[in-house]
Order: sequence, then C-alpha cells, then structure tokens
Amino acid sequence: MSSAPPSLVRSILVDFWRASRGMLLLVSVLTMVTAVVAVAGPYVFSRMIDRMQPGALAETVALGLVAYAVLVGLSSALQRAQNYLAHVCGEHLALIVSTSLFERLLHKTAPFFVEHNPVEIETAGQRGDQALVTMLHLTLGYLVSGSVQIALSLALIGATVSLEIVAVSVLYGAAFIALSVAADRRSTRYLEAAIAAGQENARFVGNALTGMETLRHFGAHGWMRSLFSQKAEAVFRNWRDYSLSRIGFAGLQGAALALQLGVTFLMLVPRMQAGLISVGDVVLFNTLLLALNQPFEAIGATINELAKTRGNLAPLQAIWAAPEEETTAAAEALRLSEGTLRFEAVGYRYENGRGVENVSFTAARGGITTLTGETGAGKSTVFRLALKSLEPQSGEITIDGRPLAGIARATWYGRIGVVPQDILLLSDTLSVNITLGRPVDAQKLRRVAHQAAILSTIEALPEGFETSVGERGLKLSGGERQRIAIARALYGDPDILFLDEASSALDAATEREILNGLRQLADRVTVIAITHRTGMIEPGDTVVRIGPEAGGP
Ligand SMILES: Nc1ncnc2c1ncn2[C@@H]1O[C@H](COP(=O)(O)OP(=O)(O)OP(=O)(O)O)[C@@H](O)[C@H]1O
Repeated sequence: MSSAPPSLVRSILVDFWRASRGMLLLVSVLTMVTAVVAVAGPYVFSRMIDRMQPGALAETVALGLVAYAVLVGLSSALQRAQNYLAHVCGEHLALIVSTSLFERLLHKTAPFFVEHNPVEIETAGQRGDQALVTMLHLTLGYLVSGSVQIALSLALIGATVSLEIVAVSVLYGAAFIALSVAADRRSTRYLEAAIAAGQENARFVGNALTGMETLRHFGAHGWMRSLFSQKAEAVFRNWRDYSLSRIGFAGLQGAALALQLGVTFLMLVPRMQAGLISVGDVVLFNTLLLALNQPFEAIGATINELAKTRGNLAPLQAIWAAPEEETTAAAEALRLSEGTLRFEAVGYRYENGRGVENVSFTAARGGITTLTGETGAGKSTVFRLALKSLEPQSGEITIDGRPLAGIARATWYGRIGVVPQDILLLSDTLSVNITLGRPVDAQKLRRVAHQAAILSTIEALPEGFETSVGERGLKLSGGERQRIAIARALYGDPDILFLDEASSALDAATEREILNGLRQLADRVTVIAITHRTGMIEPGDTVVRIGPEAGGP
C-alpha cells in the first residue's frame, strides 16, 4: 500500500496554483483595478455635483461627467472581463479536480469498488468539484474585490464625511459577519445531514441502476419507488430545514442594515446644517454606503459557502483518502525463464476465520494446472494469493524460486494474464476490449482471438474487430464474453495465465477447443485454471485439489 494520500484540498490547490498562477494573478490584479474604478466613479460624480453651482465652468463639469461616464463603462467592462477570466480559472480547477480524482480511482484497491458504486463516486466528485469552483469564484469575485472596495470606500468616507461614520460602518460590517457565522453554526447540522442524505441517495440510485433487470424480474418497482421517495424526501427535508433555520438571521441582518443607515444619516444632519459637508458629499456618502453593503454581504455569503464547501467536500475527501494500490512506478523488468509457481504450506484466514491453510502445489509448464475442490473450499482465495490481492499469513509463494512477496504488484501484473469470473467489458469495440490501451497489432489480435476460439465469430461480423460490444458488453453472450476475456489476457504475451472458471459458460466442445489451444501454449506459458468440471483434464495436466484433504478449511 502507498503512504497516506495528501489532503484533497491541499493537493488540488497546489496543482491548480502551479498550472494557473499567471491567470490567477491577472484575475486578482483585474479584480483590484475593478474595485478601484467602482469607487472612483461615484467619487468623480459627487465632485461634479458640487461644481454644478451657478457661475461654475460648464466645460469642466461636462468633462467631469464624461470622465464619470467613462469610469462607469470601464467598471462594467472590467467586471465582465474579470467574470469571464474567473470562469476560465474555475473550469481549469474543475479539470484538475476531475483528472486528479480519476487518477486516484485508477489506483484504488478492489474492496473500494465493492463499497462504492459509480453513481455514488460520480456524485461525490461533482459535489466536491462544484464546491471548490464556487469557493474560487467567491474568493476572486468577492473576497479580493470586496476587501479592496471596503478599504477604499471607508477611506473616502473618512476623508470626505467623518471618521465616526467610518466607525459605524465598521461596526455594522462586524455585526453582519458575526451574524453570518452564528447562522452557520446553527444550521451546520442540517447541512451535514442534507449532504449525507444526498450521498446515501446517490448510493441507492447506483445500486438500483446496476440491478435494474433483476428488480424488474421480481416486480420490485413499487418497493424501489417508495424507498427512493423516502430517501429523496429526507434530502429535501434536510435542505428545507437548513434554509428555514437561516431565515431568522436574514431578518436580524436586515434590521442591522436599517439601523446602520438610520444612525449614519442622523449623524449627517447636524454636519449638513453647519455647512461642514456638501451636497456632493451626501450623494457620495449614500452611494458608497449602499455599495459598501455588497462586499459585507459577499463576505457573509462566503462564510456560508465555506461551511457548505466543507460539507460538500466530505464525501469526495473520503473517496480521495481510501487506500490505494502501490503505484505502477514500482514496476521493474521481470523475466521468468521457467514460470514455475510454487505454493509452500500457504495459509490465509479472513476476519471471519474462513480461508485456506497449508496449501502446497507446484504449477509448471507442459500442461494445464487445474485447481479443483468443493464450493467454498478456497480456490478463489488461492488465486487472490497468487495474484497478490492477498498476502499469505503463513508459508511462502515463489516464482522460479524467487519469493513472490518481494516482487512489486505492478511488476507481477506485467507478466501475468488473468481471466476473472466476473468479466468487465467496456462499452467500446471488440478491438478496444481486447487491447485495453496496449498498442494495437492486427496480426497479434487475430492470433489471440484464434487461441481463444472466437476469431471466426468475429470475422463473420460486418464490422469485425470494430464491432461495438454494447453497454458493459451486454450485446455478447456469456461464452463470447469469456472468450474475449481470454483473448485479452493472451494479448499481453503473459508468462503465466490464470483462468478463474473461465470456461464455465462455454459448451463442452468450445471449452475443449479453448483448452486444447491453451495446451499448445503450455510449453511457453504456465496455465493455472480453477474449474469445477474435471472431465476436460488430459494426461499431462496437473490436478490440485483444494479442500480439507489439502489442508484447507
Ligand atoms: N472477502 C471474504 N471475507 C470473508 N470470508 C471470505 C471472503 N471471501 C471468501 N470467504 C470465505 O472463504 C472461504 C473460501 O472462499 P473462496 O471464494 O476462496 O472459495 P471457492 O473455492 O473459490 O468457492 P466457489 O467454488 O464457490 O467459488 C469461503 O468459506 C468463503 O465464505
């Protein structure tokens, strides 16, 4: 197993910063310039109002108003440009999240895919992705520009109107932000429940979709519909309670705003009467104060979103941190001259005490080594040990005399071919399903298809190897799927071939044809097959019986 993965947020942000720091800096600068222009516009306008006195130079006023119009236009253009650039950054972040997550999924261990279904993983990915992108937009669009706008507005109010009013505005801002934090604390439990219920629902939908045919056969529609409704309603209830729990705080925040405006206007009246401030100052003050509320609200909204982001990232974080296989970087060149696999008194017990004990056998070239035994005797467990999915708790497995424990899993996988019981086919062509990303060699493709006794079937199809197998290979029969899986395993020219009941879905004639084909390879490839049917065993094959008499359970 690899060491603990770096935290999701840190790892994503480091990658994001490396990939888009130029663009991020550009957006930040643009954001600051936008904030400066947004404050400069009202300032120029207020000064022009003061100049509109009888006897003032009409040209100066007109020039000032044109400058104001240009500033408003510039502010709007900068705002839009900044939004689009922030959108580009957001999409880049989403790209990094999805590719990093996919990369991690490629390394997850087998139990991970037993515990999590695709819909659940997809939903966690989308939620986490959106949460991070929303946070980026809030940071770039609100926090940076909001802080600059607040600082400039307060400085202008202080310089033109009074420092006391600045103090009132700061107090209001602090109260607004404190109320946002309190609202978050109170509603967090509804938020967490809503997100957990959403994830549970995604898991349920994933299970229902994979088992749709079976559910239909058992007339389980009504039952599933009512289970889905219950879960979807739980999601709705929790989101409803989350939103309702915040309404009271919205009222308090509105009251704080009214109080702030009322107090500051009352403070202005005596100054106006004493002629200390001009009409332009009042206009400027009103515009700035109203504009100032936006960044305060934005900071409050960001605090709220931060809580949501934490919640929305939790399912993705759990998937991110789930154990992974060792990386393929550990792969080394392994040459197997003889390909002799030996089990020496190997034992493995699952947590429930079941498993295998004292298993000894040698699988060599020259014939097929078949593992037989009662159901539940431990044949698949022996395979898992040979495939390094499990490590022996006692005894030793060797390959050409070298301990298997000392060979990296990636190296081992490079030398073996496996045909599992449950065959995975991608919704793609036969050719893609056999080669699975390895370089396409038309001659080799035909050779392995022939060895797997499926070449004539494929060549009879109008599109041959380019025929689509349908969603998860559902357009193929069970026997055809097995033969494609055998061709896929042979395509890597393995030194050792493992077949886990690989011919169970075939008729006797086809099974014999395939096994005879594999026997012809047996001088070059060690073939180990689990089988329940012993009728196909030929002289020269080795039979290994797993079970009590072999020292099993
Ligand atoms: N992941 C697991 N956790 C706990 N027990 C397990 C696990 N997998 C298998 N077992 C138990 O270990 C024993 C051996 O199982 P295994 O699947 O190796 O048998 P098998 O010979 O391949 O069976 P079959 O012929 O039915 O496929 C069984 O009793 C099974 O219940």
